[in-house]
Parts: sequence; structure tokens; C-alpha cells
Amino acid sequence: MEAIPFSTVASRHFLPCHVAHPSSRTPTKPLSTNWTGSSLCIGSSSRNSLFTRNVWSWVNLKSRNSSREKLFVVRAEMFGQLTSGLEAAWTKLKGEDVLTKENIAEPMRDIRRALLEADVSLPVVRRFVQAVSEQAVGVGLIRGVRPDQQLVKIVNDELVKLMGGEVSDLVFAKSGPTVILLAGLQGVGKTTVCAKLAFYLKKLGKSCLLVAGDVYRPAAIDQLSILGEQVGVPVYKEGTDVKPSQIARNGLEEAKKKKIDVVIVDTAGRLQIDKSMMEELKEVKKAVNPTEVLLVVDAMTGQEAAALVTTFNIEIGITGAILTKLDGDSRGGAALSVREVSGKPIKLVGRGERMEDLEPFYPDRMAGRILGMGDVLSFVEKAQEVMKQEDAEELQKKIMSAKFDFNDFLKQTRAVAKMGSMSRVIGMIPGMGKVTPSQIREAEKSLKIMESMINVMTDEEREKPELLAESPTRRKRIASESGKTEQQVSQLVAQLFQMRVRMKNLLGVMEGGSIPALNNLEESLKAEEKAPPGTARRKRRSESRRQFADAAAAAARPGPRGFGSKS
Ligand SMILES: Nc1nc2c(ncn2[C@@H]2O[C@H](COP(=O)(O)OP(=O)(O)OP(=O)(O)O)[C@@H](O)[C@H]2O)c(=O)[nH]1
Repeated sequence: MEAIPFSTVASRHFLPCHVAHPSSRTPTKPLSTNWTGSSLCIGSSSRNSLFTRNVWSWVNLKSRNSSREKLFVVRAEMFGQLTSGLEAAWTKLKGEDVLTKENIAEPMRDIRRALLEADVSLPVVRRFVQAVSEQAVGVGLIRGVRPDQQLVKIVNDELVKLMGGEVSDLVFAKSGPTVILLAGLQGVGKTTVCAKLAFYLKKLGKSCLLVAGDVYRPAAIDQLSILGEQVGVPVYKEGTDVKPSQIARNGLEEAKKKKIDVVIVDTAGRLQIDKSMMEELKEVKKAVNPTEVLLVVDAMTGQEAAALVTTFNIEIGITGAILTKLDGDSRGGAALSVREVSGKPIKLVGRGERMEDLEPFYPDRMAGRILGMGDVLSFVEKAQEVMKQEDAEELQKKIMSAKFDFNDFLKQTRAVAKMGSMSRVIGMIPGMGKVTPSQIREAEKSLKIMESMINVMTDEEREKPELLAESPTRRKRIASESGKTEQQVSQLVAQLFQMRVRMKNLLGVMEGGSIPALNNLEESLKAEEKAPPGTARRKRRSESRRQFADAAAAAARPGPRGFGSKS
């Protein structure tokens, strides 16, 4: 790919920035793992003094042909640097059995380093690392979940907490128009956010009015008018000679008359926080008594964004922040620091220049994106949900004393069903990605068949599978009541005994256990996958015969009569 007139495109389509080919200014260590020959390294500097931090993003460039020109679309790998920094931590735990104070020391150092490199403020990093370490060492082992997966989950939960936990919704006035006052430094994207917000609220069914309160930059009024027209929202303006507080008050009156739901007030930005700016904002705030006062901050300014939110909150009292230009931020320091440093939530985030690029800030989704391990997280959560510690211990006792019965079998089967569609669950199990949909459907079907046979067993039969192993009459009755064949019933009985043996072996090998139904399923599916075409059925048949024989031997041991003897 040839060198691109990127600065021209960037200034119009992306951000004010300068460009350097990686060969000229490559950081000592690549920031993102997905470096390719077609990537460019962009640095950001601009008219805004807060951009002076040397923000580097590794970006992928995709070429797209438009009718008039060849346009290059820039897509920054979101928080790629942080993601790969954290990945280093998990890797160090591969092969460990449990999380201990000793074996988490190095991963914790990686996490600390990754967060500091992401420009998260130091006190926040310290608190975060301490919270994660405490939990990691204190947490009990979840069966079937590896320590590295467990640490991913702990870090994820702490990240969510750090970013405020829940999504912080916009608040609307109980009566009359809701007034949203937007404040922020110059160039952070306030004017654009006004229109994006109106567009977003329109989609929620609210009528809006935009108020042009930036009287110091005439172009801002024109910009707002154009954007207002673009999103189909009226703009209230009085030129540049009237005080912003007066314009805001008049705009609100106009909205009341027209029964408009939300008034969004744009205000002037400054290069830095100065006294007159704060005074003017206070005046505007007093004039319209806003429901929401939102500070628009640029994500690329990292922890400075968090400090700014704190200052504005102390000076004028704000209700939250809007983080813009998240699409250009590869580090994530602002998203991670704002809540913890200022105590104020991030309510919305801007992810691009288009009007639809504004969305609520979801701490859980953000944490998921940072970690890039959605599958592992869902798997750990589901495993936690299904295998509560007490259940697991009880089950372990039963297995060790060879008491695992059809009630447990059913419980496990239902637990799996509770986890949702089998296909989803299997997809979450590491190493199970290659299972085909037809194999999954097959497994789901056989679970249903098993359930129907267990449902018609008596309590005694469920508790003592030996009764079924010993009595063809009982098996015949179950077959006829469940509408299945005798062979299917025999297979089920054999399977239970085989599961007892397998689980006992498994428990002997590993300290924890695993979800038996899943294990069983995983193994049988894998076996089927490996079988050469045409042999699956034959193999299944001979396998079931072998299982039956195993079961017979097992059943013969405790009772006086062997499996298959007449009752
Ligand atoms: N990539 C990207 N660009 C954005 C985003 N939000 C705003 N911009 C761009 O940032 C630049 C500045 O936006 P404005 O809305 O003019 O900023 P402002 O805060 O009103 O600026 P002043 O009126 O000078 O204070 C524009 O080129 C916007 O298109 C975003 O979320 N992502």
C-alpha cells in the first residue's frame, strides 16, 4: 500500500492530526498486536493544547473506492494496547492449578503496567490492583474454570465497577422541557454532540430544540444550524450580540411555547479553564436550571479528562460527562478514570463523526471490549451460575462414594439446559469451537430423550440405578412409559455407570471437578467428530455394548445378582 495523503483526509474526516509512517517513528514496542504492512501510525496534535500528549494509535487502513476519490477509512483498534497488555497477565497463569499470592504477583505487575500505559491515574491503578489481588487470592475454585479464566473474570468485574457499574441514564424533567446544558473545552466536540444528542433523543421519541449559546465563534452558530438541519431539529439562535444566559432563557421559553421535550444548550469552549468561562457557565446554568449539566471531554486526553470533570464539577456542579472521540483512543485512560476520579458518571460516548455515533456508556460492554474475551467471561459466569460451590461439594461427595444417581444426572442435565441453548453453551467452552451445529442438535435431542426416561422412573429407581441394571422388567416398563426403546433405556443405565467411573477418575486427576454433563457431552462429541465417515453409528453401537458390559460389571459388584439377571 502506498503512502497516503492521510493528513488531508484525517483533518476532514477524522481528527486534526499529523501522520508518520511507522518506519520513521515506530515506538520501541508495537502498541497493538495486529500490526500489518498496511497499517499506519498516527499521532495526534492539534489546535487544542490538551492534544499535546503524544497519543499513538496503531490503525488499520482499509481502502474503499468512492465514485470521486479513493477514500481511506481509519479504524483504530479500540484500546488495543491495553488489551494486549492485559493478555500478558493471563498468559503467565497458564498451567497453574489455583490462584495464589505468589503466582499472581507477576500477572498483577502486568495489569498495573497495562493500566498505567493506558493513562489511568496512579491512585486509581493502585486501588484497582489491590482489589483484584485480594479477590484473586480469596476466591474459591469454580469447577471446570481455569485460574487464568478466573482472573479474567475478576478483572472484568473490577473494570465494570471502576467505570460505575450500571449504565447511567439521562434524567428527564418530570414536567416541562428537560434542559441539557453542554460544557467543555474548545474542540472537544460539543457542537457535534449537541446535534448527535438531538438525533439520539429523537430516536427515543423526544422532540428537541438546539440553542446556539456559543457567541464567541460565529462559525459555531452556523455549524449548529447545519447540523440541526441535518438531523431535522430546530435551532434557536440570536446571533453573537446577546449574552449566552439570555439566549438560553429565551430558547427555553420558546421550547415551552412549542411544547418541546428537550432543550439542548451549546456553550462556548475555551482553550483552558478560565474564570470568565466558569462565571458565564454559572450564569447560563442559573438562567435555565438544567436537569443535566454534561461536560463534554475528549477521550484522547486520557486521565486529564478525568481531572477536568472533577474541576468542572467543583466549579459549576455537573451531572455527568460525555466522552467523545473514543474511536480514536487506543488507550482507554479517560474511560477508566473519569468515574473513579471525579465521582461523576460517563453518560454517553461519541465514537465517530456521524450523527448516529453517540451511544450510552455501558461499563460492562466497555470492560468486555477492553478484555476482548467475551466468550471466556460468559463461560465463567454460566459455570458460576450452574455450579454453586455447595452443590459442587455435595456432588463430589456423591461421586467419591459412587452414589451419583439419576437425580443428580437429571439435575446436571437441567442445569445445562438452564444455561440456555446448548449451541451457545458449547460455543463458550474453550476448544469446542469446531463442534458442528448438527452435532449440537444431536446432543440436545439425546438430552431430551434421557430426561423423558428419567421422568418415568420411580424415586427408588432414580436413587438406586442398580435396580434398573438388574431388572429387564423395570427397563421394559420405563421404555413403554417413556415411549422409548428398551435399548435406549439400557444405554442410559450404562451411561450413568460409565459416568460414575469417569467422574471418579477425573476427580482423582484434578483438584476441582467439572460440569459432568458438559464433560460427558464434550467427550462424546469429540469422539464422534474424530470418527471416520460411516463409522460413527457402528462405533456408537459397539461403544454402547461396551458401556453396557461395564455397567454390568459395576452393577454386579454391589449386588448379589448381575446386570441382566431376571428379577
Ligand atoms: N472521530 C471523532 N471525531 C469527532 C467526534 N466528536 C466530534 N468530532 C470531531 O471533532 C471536531 C471538533 O468538533 P466540534 O463539535 O466543532 O467541537 P466543539 O467542542 O464544538 O469546538 P469549539 O466550538 O471550537 O469549542 C470536529 O471535526 C468533529 O467532527 C467523535 O466522537 N469522533
